[in-house]
Amino acid sequence: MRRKLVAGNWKMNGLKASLPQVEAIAAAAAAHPGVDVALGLPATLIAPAVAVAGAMPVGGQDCHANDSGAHTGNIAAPMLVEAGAKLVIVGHSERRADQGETDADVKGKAEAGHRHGLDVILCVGETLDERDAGQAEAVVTAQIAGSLPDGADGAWLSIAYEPVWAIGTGRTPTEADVAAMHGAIRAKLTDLLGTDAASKLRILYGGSVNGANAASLLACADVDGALVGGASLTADKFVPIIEAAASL
Ligand SMILES: O=C(CO)COP(=O)(O)O
Repeated sequence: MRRKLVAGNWKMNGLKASLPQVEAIAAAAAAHPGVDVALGLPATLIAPAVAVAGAMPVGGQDCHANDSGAHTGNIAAPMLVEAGAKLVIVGHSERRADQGETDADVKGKAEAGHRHGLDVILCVGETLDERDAGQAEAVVTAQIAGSLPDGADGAWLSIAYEPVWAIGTGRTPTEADVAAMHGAIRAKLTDLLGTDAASKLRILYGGSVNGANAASLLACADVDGALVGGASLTADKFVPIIEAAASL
């Protein structure tokens, strides 16, 4: 049985003034030991957040495929580890779009994270045009085939299905569409890894998750958690999502 994971992605938000939110979210995580809770934070907040997060893992939102080198402005997995990170998000659609990251880039990043002992959340998702063209499952399964790290055989890896058109828009797919896509992702993972390994990986849903819709999204077949953007920035919005996961 896979434990539910409720992960927050703060994106390019958060100064030290937000540390009390981290502390409050960590307190809620401790109060719900049946659910895994984590936060993907700006790199500058990782170390100060670790100091107030107790047992709740925090991490970064990207890492380079290499451990060091001439890559101005990038961050390497060992740097995240040294700051106290326990996880890293890779392949978010905002980075695929803004930084032009390819599936091969994302694979290298995921492998770097794992090489340094980080849990990895690997994001995939189709655009609205791709969905309207009936290509959603083909696009997402191709992203998985191209970006799945070697050695993807354990609970350290989660796949986050985040339809681009649902991110920050207040729109979500129907429960039937979520279940169908998560089923297609599980089937693809089974093809690539075999039943045993594929059954260990969590598949998260992300895109406009909030306290009101979390329970129904998290109850869909093959949904093992959520990756939450806007509603993870404050405890008053994030804790109800943790509670929804705990209630299932
Ligand atoms: O991109 C997301 C998480 O990675 C989702 O963002 P929102 O929850 O703000 O839609």
